[in-house]
Amino acid sequence: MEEELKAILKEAFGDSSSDSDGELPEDQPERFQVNDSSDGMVKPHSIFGDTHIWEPIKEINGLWICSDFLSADQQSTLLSAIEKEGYLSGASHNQAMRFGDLPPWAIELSQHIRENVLLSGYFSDYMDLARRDSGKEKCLFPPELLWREPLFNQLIVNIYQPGEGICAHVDLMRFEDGIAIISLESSCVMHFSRVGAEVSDLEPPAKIPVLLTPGSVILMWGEARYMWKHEINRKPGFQNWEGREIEQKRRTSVTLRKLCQTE
Ligand SMILES: O=C(O)CCC(=O)C(=O)O
Ligand SMILES: [Fe+2]
Repeated sequence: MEEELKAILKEAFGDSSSDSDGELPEDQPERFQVNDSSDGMVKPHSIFGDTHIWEPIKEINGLWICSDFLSADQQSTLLSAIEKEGYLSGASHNQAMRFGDLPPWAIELSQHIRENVLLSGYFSDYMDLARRDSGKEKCLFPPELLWREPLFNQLIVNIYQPGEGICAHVDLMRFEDGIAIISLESSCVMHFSRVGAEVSDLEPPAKIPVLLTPGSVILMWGEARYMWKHEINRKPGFQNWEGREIEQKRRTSVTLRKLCQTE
């Protein structure tokens, strides 16, 4: 596995990240050296000056958010591309699905996700975790998911009017691990609760709130994808962040997933 990763690194970034004796070099190029801060954030040091920051949701392994994933311009471009598709026109349409060949904007979005994960320098991070043989579940996105082809082949666009949300659920098993959700137009709080917590506890299950701002993306894999439910409750009183109730507006989200292969 380590060899395979190094080969990928070499191909993507040239020779500097590989060495001859099978060990990872201690002095990797600066742009790969990340995640040494105590807050656990992954800060890219790209030569292109990228500012994307991936933050882990500490309570939930496999759940990461990049709040500045899309600029304001990119968000409007994406929204108009979605609108142009036409499949969301008409008041009754609040959800559209695509399987297989994704529209160009969704392919671009997938590529943007892959690039951003790569730019985070997560490889050195992953190798570090792998070398210590502990805590791989703490990595941003495992290489076997990041390099699968295609990264995603199913998409859902959801449009929520104020008051509308989505009940607590684990995404269907017909989808592989590794799911991305992009938020557009307005913020909401998504709550995560452990699968089974509702029956095993006398107390109401603890819910971990995550603020999804417009232009953000979350990645869910492993425990976050299989052991936690996610929900958006937009009934009055549930959308609180930092002591304030969020003003509800229309929200659009794009969920990207990969269908399990059926043979
Ligand atoms: O709209 C969202 O942010 C969540 C959508 C979702 O959970 C789903 O489509 O399975
Ligand atoms: Fe979901």
